Amino acid sequence: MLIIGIAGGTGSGKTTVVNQIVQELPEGEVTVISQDSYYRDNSHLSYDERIKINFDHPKSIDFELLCKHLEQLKKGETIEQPVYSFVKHNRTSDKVITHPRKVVIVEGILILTHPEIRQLFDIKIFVHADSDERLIRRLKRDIAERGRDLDEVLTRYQTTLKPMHQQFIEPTKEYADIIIPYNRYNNVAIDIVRSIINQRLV
Ligand SMILES: Nc1ncnc2c1ncn2[C@@H]1O[C@H](COP(=O)(O)OP(=O)(O)O)[C@@H](O)[C@H]1O
Ligand SMILES: Nc1ccn([C@@H]2O[C@H](COP(=O)(O)O)[C@@H](O)[C@H]2O)c(=O)n1
Repeated sequence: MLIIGIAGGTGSGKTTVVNQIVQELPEGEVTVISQDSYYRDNSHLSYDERIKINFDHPKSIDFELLCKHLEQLKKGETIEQPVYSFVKHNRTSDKVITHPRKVVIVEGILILTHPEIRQLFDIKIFVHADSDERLIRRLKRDIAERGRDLDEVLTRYQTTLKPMHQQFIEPTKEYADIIIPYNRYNNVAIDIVRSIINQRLV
């Protein structure tokens, strides 16, 4: 099994990169795990309490469960991935049955901050886009897809996204084997990653 970790700031294009990589790989050979699915279960908190959580701090992620699941997949076991709702700011009661595959891609803003999880990755990738580009993309995406408004995204950006990015996410670039510049769509970089994966699949 090949486990690839793809980190990068919010809006850098991680999900887009993963989708591009997966698109042309043989179906049934690859599985994708998003760090977002592993936000902690906060059912004990009210909605008003949950919206105050700093979702860009490593403590917000259930890394213990993510680590356990990756180790299970590595051993050839099937896992039940949690499902997260950005609208409810909480896990739902659903689960996604995930089988081990030849390639497992894990993507998320904070995945390279965790030493044990870093060790599980065969290839570590960091997707880079400038902060103004990321903010613009985040604004458009969160308003279109995650039920946010302009003021909410901008306030969160100033209070948590920017400081957490500087403190926790940007420093993990040093762990990356490959840094993908993604201020624009970068098909050359995607082709390189795909060919590395294809070599392992034969
Ligand atoms: N290179 C790019 N140029 C313009 N828009 C992009 C680019 N990459 C991603 N996007 C858009 O920006 C938004 C955030 O991208 P996404 O892949 O979800 O980022 P991330 O997963 O890193 O938060 C999405 O709406 C996506 O379509
Ligand atoms: N309830 C939540 C939980 C997380 N977020 C934000 O999601 C971002 C990470 O996801 P990306 O797809 O952008 O990598 C992170 O920056 C959190 O602030 C949220 O808005 N609401």
